Amino acid sequence: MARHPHSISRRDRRRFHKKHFEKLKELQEEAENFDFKDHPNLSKFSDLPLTEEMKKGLQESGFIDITDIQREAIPICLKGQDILGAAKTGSGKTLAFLVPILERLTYDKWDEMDGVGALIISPTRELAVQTYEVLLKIGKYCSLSAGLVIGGKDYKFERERIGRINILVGTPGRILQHMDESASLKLDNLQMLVFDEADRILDMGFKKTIDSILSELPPERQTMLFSATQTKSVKDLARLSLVNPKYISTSADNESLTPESLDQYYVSTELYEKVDLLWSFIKSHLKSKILVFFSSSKQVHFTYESFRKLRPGIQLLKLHGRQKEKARLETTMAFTHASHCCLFATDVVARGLDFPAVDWVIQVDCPEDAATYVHRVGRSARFGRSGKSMLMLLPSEEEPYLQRLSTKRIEVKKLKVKGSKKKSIRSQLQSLCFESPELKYLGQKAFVSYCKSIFVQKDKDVFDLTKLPLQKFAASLGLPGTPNVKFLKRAQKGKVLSESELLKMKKKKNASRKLRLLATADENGDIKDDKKSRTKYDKMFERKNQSVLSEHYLQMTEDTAGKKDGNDDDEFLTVRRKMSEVDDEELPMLEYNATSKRAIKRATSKKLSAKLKGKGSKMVFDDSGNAHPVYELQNMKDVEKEGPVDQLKEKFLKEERNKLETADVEDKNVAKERRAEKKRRRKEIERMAKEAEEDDEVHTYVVLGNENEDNQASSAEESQSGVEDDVPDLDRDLAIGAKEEEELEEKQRKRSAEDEESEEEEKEEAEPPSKRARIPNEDEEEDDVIEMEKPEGITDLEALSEKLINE
Ligand SMILES: Nc1ncnc2c1ncn2[C@@H]1O[C@H](COP(=O)(O)OP(=O)(O)OP(=O)(O)O)[C@@H](O)[C@H]1O
Repeated sequence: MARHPHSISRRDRRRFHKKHFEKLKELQEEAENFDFKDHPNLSKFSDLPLTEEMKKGLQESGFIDITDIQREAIPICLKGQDILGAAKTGSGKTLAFLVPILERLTYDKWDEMDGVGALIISPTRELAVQTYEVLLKIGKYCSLSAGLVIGGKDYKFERERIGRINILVGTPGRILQHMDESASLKLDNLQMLVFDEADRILDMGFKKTIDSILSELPPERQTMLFSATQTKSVKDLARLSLVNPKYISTSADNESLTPESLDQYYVSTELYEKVDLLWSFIKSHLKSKILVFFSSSKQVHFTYESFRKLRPGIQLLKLHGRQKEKARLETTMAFTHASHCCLFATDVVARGLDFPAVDWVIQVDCPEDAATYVHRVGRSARFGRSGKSMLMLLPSEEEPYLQRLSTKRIEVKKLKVKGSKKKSIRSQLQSLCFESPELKYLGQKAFVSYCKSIFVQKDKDVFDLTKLPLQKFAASLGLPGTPNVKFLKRAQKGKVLSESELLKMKKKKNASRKLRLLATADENGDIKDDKKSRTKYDKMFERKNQSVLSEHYLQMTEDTAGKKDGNDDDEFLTVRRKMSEVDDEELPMLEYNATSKRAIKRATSKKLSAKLKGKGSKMVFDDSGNAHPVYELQNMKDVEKEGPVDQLKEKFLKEERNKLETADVEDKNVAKERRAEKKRRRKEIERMAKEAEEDDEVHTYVVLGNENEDNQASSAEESQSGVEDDVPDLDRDLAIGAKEEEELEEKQRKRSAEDEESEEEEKEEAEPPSKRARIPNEDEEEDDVIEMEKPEGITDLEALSEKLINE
């Protein structure tokens, strides 16, 4: 029987496998004995003992030449040693750990039955996505699967697939959640653990989560730490139980941590001139790609909204941790692909993100330490490209902060801003805040947030709230007065926050609103304190600064007070019936034959018409709401006709008893239903809260390259038999099997339908059904800046969950 040209015999397959494994073994041995010092001319990836699949993946991704950190780190990582890798921003650390991960798992013939072989932990969702994308690109031809866990949008889908992942990339919170809840996640075989931006992950904010993750990982594993500002803290290293870690640093001890191709400047400016300075800078750099850092999301929000209204002539974007997942990823994409654009951001993009060709990094607020400075400016001048940075320093910050930088060998040149280039936008901001209470409110929030960011700093030589000209600063934002800063008195007394207070604040800031609410809920999901009954509307009415109300609120009050009455101010808080809501046809017809003014007056006068109508009869209402005449006494003779009185009495009592019994059963059913409903709501709230927890994460799952060795065997056979080398590509390999593909598609269809639905819901929540206030980008915000638009209280959450349940 003629054999199909593509089919191969079992013997051939075995022979191929044997050959393939022997080759892998040889490569592994070669890698274990490889020392880059013995290869002074090593300049390309192809000079390393890497598998063909790896070399092909790297080449197709455009990675030909090897960078210093890659040359030094890859051979050591391939040997399975623990490593602390430090190299400047943009020098290629990502490949330094991804290449050895793929190679080592390939040597070990890792497959889906082995569980997770490598875990990569990133501090932010954006960085995790970026790392995952590079992994997919270079691992295109490797027989491994990879997964990304950065959010809870499709947690169920994620949980179903996670058992088959070999390389897992994610953020700490989500990884821990899967460790706790996904039974199929196998980590007991873990070979490699990577902390990207290690110093950030190991700092206070992630401490508990990381400790919990570590406690469940096998101790005999390879641990790799990478960052431009590497941790050398003995405490940190002990926590990770590193074994004789190799410290690899590509810069000399006396060398700066910032790239040589970066021109670094600073300007000395008063706090109240910063907004004008930023505006003037943007206006004179309309053909640049600019990344602007602020210390809080509220400042980002205010600056974005106000500058947008002033139309600077360049695309503006904003990115901060309080935006929703989707908005964050969209902004990241938009900024990545833009050539002229200005992104206002917080430190959520300070680390690791590889935006191509950023011309300028502007730091409006002084970063908390030199490490943060290094990472922020490192978003420009990446991989040898040129770039510039500008730091705004207050006169009080100038000397001490420059000193902090110089201890890290960071030199920044002073820039003088030309007077002719300076433009003040104060009066525009003032009129914008006057016209838009919403913007004024954002401005107040931004003001307080900035003050708070200074107050919480430990380094009081640099950051001193009491030295700041707050009144002038408020005026520079267009605010009519200086907002009240609660902690100012504390600062004036020279009090600083203790470590535990700082930790508490960080935790509170990181925890989602839903989780915070849930923390006060009882076992029924009810909030214990009196906030329980306060909805977003209640909160709006309770605001102390009632003069700063949102458009939405104003519209609401307009609606209730009757819109154009001519004396809006007087009517501002008067709740009146909204006449437009009453249908004219529902109004009772006034019956009168009005020909004269007197007749009309008589007909419309309440008193007179009551007189004319005559008296009505008095009625009483029973428990069921039925009206009866006041007295219903029957004539005794009529009663006797119906039968003996005793029997009638008995009959009446029986009927009433029956009624009571029926009512009792109904009541019990209602109570039962309510309990069940409450339970359902609680479960729904818990689920939603969990999804929102720490890193609101999405998941992606994909198989890298060849699904199994049989594929390799057949592709080898095909190439031997002269058939075009049909190397499996990523798309094809996603097709794990026809059935699975169908399942996957079905899931994806469902997911996108759900996403659309939830988007609709968010819209509905954000906008009241009657009149929709136009509040800028409210659908992105979880922030209480626009609190009236979000599900904030348990009441709102319950309403939302009820909606979800009903649908
Ligand atoms: N060998 C290489 N050849 C060509 N380009 C490379 C190479 N290695 C890295 N790159 C590119 O250099 C850029 C920076 O790489 P990467 O993001 O890994 O830097 P990093 O050191 O991790 O920076 P950071 O400290 O900011 O996280 C990326 O655009 C990447 O594609």
